Order: sequence, then structure tokens, then C-alpha cells
Amino acid sequence: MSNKDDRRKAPAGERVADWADGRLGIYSLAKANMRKIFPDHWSFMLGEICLYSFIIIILTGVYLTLFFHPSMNEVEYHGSYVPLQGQLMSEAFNSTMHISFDVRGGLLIRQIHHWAAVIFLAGMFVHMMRVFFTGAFRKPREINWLFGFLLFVLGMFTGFTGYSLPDDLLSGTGVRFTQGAILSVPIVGTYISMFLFGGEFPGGDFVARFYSIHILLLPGIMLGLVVGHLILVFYHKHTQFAGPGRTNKNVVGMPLLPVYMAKAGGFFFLVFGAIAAIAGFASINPIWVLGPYRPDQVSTGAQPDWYMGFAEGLIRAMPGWEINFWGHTLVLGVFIPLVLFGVFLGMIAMYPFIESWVTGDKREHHILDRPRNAPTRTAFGVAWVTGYMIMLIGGGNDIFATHFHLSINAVTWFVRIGFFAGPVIAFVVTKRICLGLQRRDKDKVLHGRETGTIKRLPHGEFIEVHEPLSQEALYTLTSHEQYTPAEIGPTVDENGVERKVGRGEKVRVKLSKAYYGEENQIPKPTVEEYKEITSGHGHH
Ligand code: HEM
Ligand code: HEM
Repeated sequence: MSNKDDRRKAPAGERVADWADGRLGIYSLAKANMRKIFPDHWSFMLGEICLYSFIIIILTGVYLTLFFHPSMNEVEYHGSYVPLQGQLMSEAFNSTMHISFDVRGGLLIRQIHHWAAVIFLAGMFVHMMRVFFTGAFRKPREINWLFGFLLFVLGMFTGFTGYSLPDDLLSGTGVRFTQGAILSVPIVGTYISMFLFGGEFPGGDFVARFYSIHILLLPGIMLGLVVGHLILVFYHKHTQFAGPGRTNKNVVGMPLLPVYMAKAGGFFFLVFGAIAAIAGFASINPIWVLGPYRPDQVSTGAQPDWYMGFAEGLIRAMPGWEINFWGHTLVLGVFIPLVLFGVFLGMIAMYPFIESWVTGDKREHHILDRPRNAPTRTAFGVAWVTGYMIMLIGGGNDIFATHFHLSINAVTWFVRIGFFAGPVIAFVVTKRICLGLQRRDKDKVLHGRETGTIKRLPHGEFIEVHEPLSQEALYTLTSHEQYTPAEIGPTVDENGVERKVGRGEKVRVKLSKAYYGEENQIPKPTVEEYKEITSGHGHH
């Protein structure tokens, strides 16, 4: 039989695949990637939640563009919502009302879009924490950490431009807040504001401009970054937690196809279903309650979406300082929070580089740390989150005051003090807890697990039976590395010439001691210790 006949007999699917392979080379691509192994751990699903909520946002966003009019032209409302009949409003607000009340499925899609945005950012936050606390950002993944960082920051601004689009009272208040922050920037602030808003605030342009930024510019960049992020996850291979048989050179898990494809496909629908259910039950941004934006009005309890809350908190907690500098007013009460906003976020981007400088560790790491085994890093992370959360409380100081019947000044002072004290307390406490947990691990390795079974010995003594750990558990609990802190090198070189120790080196050594010095890690049990104790005759 000729080759040609063979082809004709092949099933249709195979023929299509052959056709595509001849043009795209899909066979070799699939061969290289379809059997890629992924390790299993619940926390590795967090990145997937980000991915799926991002896809849901794009799908629903496209639907919204079909009906949303990004225009600030003034129109009179004549839709189905009676209380606003005859009111003057922008076309943007009018069309969002139309989406909510008159477009089939419009309100649901709007709600899904908004809820997905809230969950997308929460997902990124928690995913980032997972990566941080397990040390997954270390070499070779620093660039992927930066991609992620950019995604987080761009996600915040995409969300902000999104909830500014409907031009309701709440979104207008948020835009005004941002314009205030821009104006506080010395020298260029006024120009940037005039440029962005096309004249005096609010002007007639900002919705149209925010619209292109929201649906095209930022999501376009984010899409590119997400693709790059995932390619890098493939290229580096996924990290894994320590365990028997797992090394820095292998990945133990299940193949992408069929196991992970099936899991991921199912998980996508679970995430979509959960977001749709929340969107169906819980109302988000009911613009008809707030009404159209008017610069002379603010609704009580005005709140940004959660991811912008800490920025709001920074401004609300800051005293209203204002100084006059060479005839120019400098609004420090707004400008300092704006700088802190950058610093707070910038710290995320910088951390992997700071840690590798302090530890001097330039090796690749594919085995994850348990947070307790990196107490200083964990403590830094918790301190950062504490500062962030305190500022989030600051952003809702009015809500806390009304809900808990507190004075708003008391809440503000709590936030001011908490901003400085909270992270320090969190740092110290977290470090203690981590060291305590390390001691417990050591104890478990040496003395086994406490079973809760009390035994009475023939001579009357009561003891608790300790069960020795399995070999797997022993391995897992003792496989982490322990580092020695950096020391200041010889101060005299081989010719006896004195070398000056730079300030950078001194700082590095100090920090390195804080990471790995005597008080900062519990020595792992040694084989001798283990043998001595386990050969002790039946005491435990
Ligand atoms: C659109 C947002 C994001 C998407 C869709 C996304 C998606 C993913 C996925 C699916 C993984 C593999 C599974 C997992 O470990 O969870 C992953 C890993 C990773 N992500 Fe993200 N991520 C996003 C944002 C971020 C952010 C904000 C950061 C940190 C600032 C980050 C840093 C990382 C790193 C370093 C890895 C490799 C972790 C490892 O191999 O253990 N990602 N990401
Ligand atoms: C990470 C990406 C995105 C985030 C975080 C996000 C977030 C938001 C938010 C919070 C709103 C306000 C919704 C409301 O309560 O009315 C909004 C509005 C909107 N978004 Fe997005 N969005 C994203 C991407 C997109 C994309 C890719 C498109 C279009 C292709 C889009 C189209 C729209 C439209 C047309 C509106 C105005 C209609 C409305 O407010 O209901 N968005 N977005």
C-alpha cells in the first residue's frame, strides 16, 4: 500500500494534527511539554486562581465594552430605574445604568467583572505570600518574581481605572483623591494633572482616557506579562517542598497531560462558578444607590476597592502638614504618603535581591523552605503584611468608627502608632514563633511524636509513650540547610597591608548575623545526638 493510502485511512483527528504539525511543529512542542511534571501542593493552586480570574475578567470585560459608552457628555436619564428619572449625568454613568437594568445579563456580567477583579487581586496577594514565605523567589526565579510584582501593581491600577469608569459618585471621589495626590508632586504635579485630565479637574476627557488605559493599555501589558510568567514557570520547572527522593535536580509529581490538564480545567470552572455565585448573591458597586458624580458631593463611608485601601490609609493617617518653600506650597500631608506608597510596593520588588546580597547565596534553589526555617525572612514578611493591614484599617477609619462605636480620632491614632509599632512587634513575635516551631521539630526528631498514651512502669513511674517518626518524616524535618553567617574577611592582605572595611560590608555582616546568627536558628539535631537518644533503653 502506498503512503498516500495510509494517510487517507488515518482518523480525521490525526490528519488535522498532521496538517498542523507540518506547519507549526506541534508534535515536538507537545513532546517536550505534555509530560512535564508538576508537584502537588494546595498552595500551588493560588497561581491558577490568579490566571482563571484574569481570564474571567477579560471575557466579561469584552461583553461590557459592547454596551459601555466612554463619554462624559451630559445626558438626561430615562432608563428603567425610576428614582433617577430626569437626572443629568454623564453618558458613562447612563450607559452603566443601562447595562445594570436594561441589558440582558448586564448586571450579572458587571458584578462578575467587579468581583473577579477583587478576587484576582486577593489571589495575587496570597500567591505572592506563598512564593515569598517559601523562598520560591530565589535564584533562578527572581525575574519571574519581578514579572509577578509588575502584574500586582498593574492589576491595582487596572482595577482603579475600571471602577473609575462608571463616573458614579464613588468613582469620581476616588479619581479626585488621585488627582490630589498627583497635584502634591513638586514641580511637575500640576502639569501632569492638566495633561491627564485635559485641563482643570474633572474636565471632559478622563473617562475616555481611562477607558483606553483600562481596556487596552494595561490589560495588554498584563497579558504579555502573564504569558511570560507562565513560560518562565515552565522553563524553570516548578519548585517543590522537601521530601524523600526530592532533590534540587528533579521534580516529583504528576504529568501535565492528562493529570494536570484535567485538574486545571475543572478548577477553572470551579473558580468561575464560585465567582459567579458570589456575584449573584452579593451586590457590588450599586451605582444607582450612589448616583452620578458631582465634584461638590461625597457619599459617607466612601471606600476604594480593598487593594487601594492601604493607599487611602496612608493619606488618612498622615497629619495635614503643609510647608511653604520659596513661595511654593508643598503639601507634605499628601506627598509623603505618595512616596510611602511607592516605597511600600518597591520593597516587594527589591526583596529577592536584598536577601541574596545579605546571605551571599548565589546558588539555584528548587526546594522550598518551610517558613519556620527562615525565621528572619518570615518575620520580615509578616511585618510587611502587618503594616499593610494597619494601613487598610486606616483607609476605613470612618467605617471602623461607625461600626464599632469608636471615635474616629482614636482609630486614626491607633493607625498612626500601629504603623510604627505594629511591624516591629509582628517581627519579634513571628521570629519567636518560628524558632519555637524549629525547637519543636528538633524535639520530634529526637524524641518522636507524643502519642497521648500514658503508661505506668513496674516501679510506679508514669511516662508518655513517644512514637518514633517514620523515616520519611525524619528526612523531611532535617533536610533543610543551615547557613553560617557572613564574617568580615581578613582586614590585612597577604602583604600585611591593612584593608579598610567598607560600610556596606559591615551592614551585610550585621544583617547576615540577624539571618543566621546564633540566636536566629536552632541547630538541627545531629546524627550522633539522634543515635544517642534513640539507643537509650526504652526511656521514651
Ligand atoms: C496575573 C497574575 C499571576 C498569575 C496568573 C500567576 C500565575 C502563576 C502560576 C499558574 C504559577 C505556577 C503555580 C503556582 O506556583 O502557584 C506561578 C508561579 C509563580 N509566581 Fe505567579 N502569577 C501571578 C502573579 C504573581 C505575583 C504577584 C508574584 C509575586 C510577586 C508571582 C510570582 C511567582 C513565582 C516566583 C512563581 C514560581 C513559583 C515556583 O516555582 O514555586 N506571581 N504563577
Ligand atoms: C486586570 C484586568 C481588569 C480589572 C482588574 C478590571 C476591573 C474593573 C472594575 C473594578 C470595573 C468597575 C465595574 C463596576 O462596578 O461597574 C471595571 C469596569 C469596566 N471594565 Fe474592567 N477590569 C479589567 C480588565 C478589563 C478588560 C480587559 C476589559 C475589556 C476588554 C474591561 C472592560 C471594562 C468596562 C467596559 C468597564 C466599564 C463598565 C462597568 O463599569 O460596568 N476591563 N473593570
